[in-house]
Amino acid sequence: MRLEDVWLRYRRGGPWVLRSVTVEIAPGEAAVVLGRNGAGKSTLLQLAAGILPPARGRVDGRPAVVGWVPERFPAGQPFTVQGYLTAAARMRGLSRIEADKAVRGWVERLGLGPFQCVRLPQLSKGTAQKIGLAQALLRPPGLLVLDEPWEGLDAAARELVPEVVGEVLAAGGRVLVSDHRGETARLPGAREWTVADQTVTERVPTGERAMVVVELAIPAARVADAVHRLRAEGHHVLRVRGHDAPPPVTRLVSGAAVEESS
Ligand SMILES: Nc1ncnc2c1ncn2[C@@H]1O[C@H](COP(=O)(O)OP(=O)(O)OP(=O)(O)O)[C@@H](O)[C@H]1O
Repeated sequence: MRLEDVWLRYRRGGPWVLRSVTVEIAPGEAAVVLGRNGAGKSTLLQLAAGILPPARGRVDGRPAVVGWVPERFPAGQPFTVQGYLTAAARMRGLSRIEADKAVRGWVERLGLGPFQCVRLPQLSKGTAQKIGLAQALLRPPGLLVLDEPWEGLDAAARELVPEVVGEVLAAGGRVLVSDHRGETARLPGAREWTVADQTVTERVPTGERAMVVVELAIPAARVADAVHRLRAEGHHVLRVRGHDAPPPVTRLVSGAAVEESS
């Protein structure tokens, strides 16, 4: 996917927020968008996600399924958690059965079970943020765009963000994530785009930052501890599978081995 000489301003005759931005992201790649407050990170993400159209330039190769996680989930809607997520899944083209399955899966994974019948305006900020994350993942996205996803999430849910990003990448998706709190260590191997002076510059990854996948066999009883320690050291645990599961397909993306879900 490529943003080609993209310009954006919020009103005709107003100041340019982004000028002549050209960036590209390939399947299986993540980019962290850095920059000071007000630099234009959210604007860039919304352009990439297709929420804002460019005033000039174009966006090529945007995947059909885009998951957009806004900085603040708009919780002022009169639906229950279950009703909202099911409607969101149906709007994304899932059948009734697929929608129920996807909603059940994300409700369970994000610990939203107790809130299924609660209406969105009654949710705490952190729980509302989880709904924002869940709705973006109901259909596996070819592009997942997360605007400051760590804001407002509790510790357990914050752990989930890099896990989910790893899964989207392993399935060949692209991920863009903005960050002004220095959480980038949680996404090793991600490209770095810095927004400043109305444009975007990329720090080219060095060989040291290139990613490889290492397969480990760990006694089942010690898996939770090992995963916890690996994550604490900044490693990216893509997934855990049982010894009788078929081995994953591995392919090369930009020189790094990436597992594909079979
Ligand atoms: N809807 C809007 N209408 C007019 N101006 C806007 C709008 N949204 C953002 N801006 C302006 O565009 C510029 C970039 O804003 P943006 O939200 O993209 O920055 P950001 O880097 O994401 O900031 P933050 O880290 O505070 O979220 C700012 O000057 C902001 O005031």
